[in-house]
Amino acid sequence: MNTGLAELREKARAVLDPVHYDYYAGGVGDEVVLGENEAAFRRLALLPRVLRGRATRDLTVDLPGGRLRLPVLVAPTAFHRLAHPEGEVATARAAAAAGTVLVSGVASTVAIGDVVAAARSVDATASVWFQLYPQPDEAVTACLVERAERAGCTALVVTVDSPVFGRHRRDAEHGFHDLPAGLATENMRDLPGGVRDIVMSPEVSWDHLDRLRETTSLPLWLKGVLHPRDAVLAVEHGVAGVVVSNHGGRQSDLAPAAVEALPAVVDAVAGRVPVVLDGGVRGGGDVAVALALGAAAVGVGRPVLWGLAADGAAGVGRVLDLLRDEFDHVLALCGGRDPADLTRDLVVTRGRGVSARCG
Ligand SMILES: Cc1cc2nc3c(=O)[nH]c(=O)nc-3n(C[C@H](O)[C@H](O)[C@H](O)COP(=O)(O)O)c2cc1C
Ligand SMILES: CC(C)CC(=O)C(=O)O
Repeated sequence: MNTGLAELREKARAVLDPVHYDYYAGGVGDEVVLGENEAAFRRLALLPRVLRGRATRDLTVDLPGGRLRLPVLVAPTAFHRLAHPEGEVATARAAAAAGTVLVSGVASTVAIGDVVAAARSVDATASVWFQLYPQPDEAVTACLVERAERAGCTALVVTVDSPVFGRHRRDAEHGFHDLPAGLATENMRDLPGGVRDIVMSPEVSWDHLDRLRETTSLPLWLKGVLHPRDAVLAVEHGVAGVVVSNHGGRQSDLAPAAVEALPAVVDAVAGRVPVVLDGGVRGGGDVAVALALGAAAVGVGRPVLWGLAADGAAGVGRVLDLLRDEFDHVLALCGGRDPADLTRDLVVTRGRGVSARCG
């Protein structure tokens, strides 16, 4: 892990209520996938290419829903006001200042309109995407989508890896089920039928996705895809992009590490839509490996929460700066001029030697 990120994590651990630290840090079950997401990156290496570099590198990536000045976006995570009193407002400001996208969660502790306003107060062109879980009551989903559109969000991220809630042992041990007094999921107010809670339903289907897509003209990303066949179905159902993710090891503890699932999804999608990866990205080298395996960008979840807890917007800014700086350095070391120079032939598995057929 990048040492700066490790320091921020330790600062976050020191300042956070241990119950809230464990909510952020923990995973499902025995936390096998949680560990594997990071470990899988350490099993991969990048072959440098020589004599083809450039003094300054262009890190820009264009995605449906916004331009990123670095190929790292802020993955949706719930309850930022547990980390810092400003919550998602601080995260939004930092992401906008860094020139990247905040994917703001439906389970945010600041209403989406205020999140977008915070981002735009820093950069009038900032892009904020809205993440939601498709609700079995489609009137609720439609209302959330409409709120996101009205707020000025430029894409929707539909999370589909949660047919049921993940069982987080640390939360169970602490008895952590509810937000403390004074905090609420602000997007979940005044919804049809008086609904107040996010519902996970195993009956949500591709039909729900099709109907959701009909309610909006925003680009729609599908988050939580691991099976290549689902990636193909996603493209057939008209998504603008796919996020390869195991929810940071918080849903199935039998899932593969996110980076291990990435190449097959990239191959299945075959360039028809961009693929973003999240899970276990802890340094610029991980960003480079993911891009070399075909991701257009990566998402970071927990490191942003550590930065937020440690130092509010400045801490989130530090996380994004560290990742940008380290990614740029690794790109230079690989003889890369821009992210497109990171290709799959550069990636080797440690301990297995290098194929003479590389490239
Ligand atoms: C505390 C926490 C809350 C999360 N909440 C959500 C959420 O509300 N919606 C969602 O789609 N993903 C959620 N995720 C998953 C992240 O979007 C992302 O997939 C994951 O954090 C990436 O792994 P990383 O933390 O190793 O970077 C959450 C993750 C964490 C750690
Ligand atoms: C269920 C949500 C409220 C948050 C979430 O996705 C998570 O904690 O992983």
